[in-house]
Amino acid sequence: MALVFDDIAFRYGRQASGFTGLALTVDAPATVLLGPNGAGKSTLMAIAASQLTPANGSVSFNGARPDRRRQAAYRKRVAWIPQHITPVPGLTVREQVAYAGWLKGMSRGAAWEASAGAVERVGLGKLADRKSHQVSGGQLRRMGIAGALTHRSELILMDEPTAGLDPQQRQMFRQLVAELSQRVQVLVSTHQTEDLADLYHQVVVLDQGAVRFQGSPADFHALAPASGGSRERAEAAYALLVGQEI
Ligand SMILES: Nc1ncnc2c1ncn2[C@@H]1O[C@H](COP(=O)(O)OP(=O)(O)OP(=O)(O)O)[C@@H](O)[C@H]1O
Repeated sequence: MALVFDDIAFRYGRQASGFTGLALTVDAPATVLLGPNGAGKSTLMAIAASQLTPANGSVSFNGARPDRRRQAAYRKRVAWIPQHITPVPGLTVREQVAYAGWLKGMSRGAAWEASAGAVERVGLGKLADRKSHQVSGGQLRRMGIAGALTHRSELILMDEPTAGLDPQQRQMFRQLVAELSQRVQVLVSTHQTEDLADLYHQVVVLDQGAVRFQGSPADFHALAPASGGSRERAEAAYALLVGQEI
């Protein structure tokens, strides 16, 4: 399974920088996208999700492109979990998860049925009947993932899923990503370099709209001097590539 960015050009309005001729293939079960603030991570995720359209070039998932007539089909396969998930007023967690499935074309019954297992898989079983506006930011993001599982996405894009989470919730996310990547492809953007090797098969470093590195966690760590633990080496490698600490 491969997400392919081919010769992408994109900029916001009259912004001076942006993507020019960006080429990237993401084909590992779990890939982490690293980069400093403003590197373009969210923009790249939004292009992959077909929320933004590049001025030039194309994105495809397993050969399928989100052209106008095929956009709905593409979005069924590729789910996007943005940084901020908006609770739908009045809906419970499970109802909002089922609603996500219905929005992607499932029947109400099928979406409701599938939502039960999806809510359990992300660890929200006990909160299934709580109103979605009454759960935390981390729980909302897990609810978003449950929606993607309900309509059986093949690729889940998670934009900074651990931002603002406490260490316990971050750990829960790591477990979730590890489980998910056994069944679906996962692309995660994050500032956290901790234990990349345990979780991800591929590391991509983006800076100023350009790919600075793509390779295995071992190759990434090998960029740094061979001292310290994997976290220190990841931070050193990152600093070498983009000239700053995360
Ligand atoms: N809607 C927008 N309109 C204009 N410029 C934007 C918009 N969104 C982002 N940008 C600019 O585009 C560049 C890339 O932003 P993007 O949000 O993709 O970066 P990022 O790597 O996700 O950053 P962060 O880690 O801070 O979320 C930045 O210079 C940003 O200021």
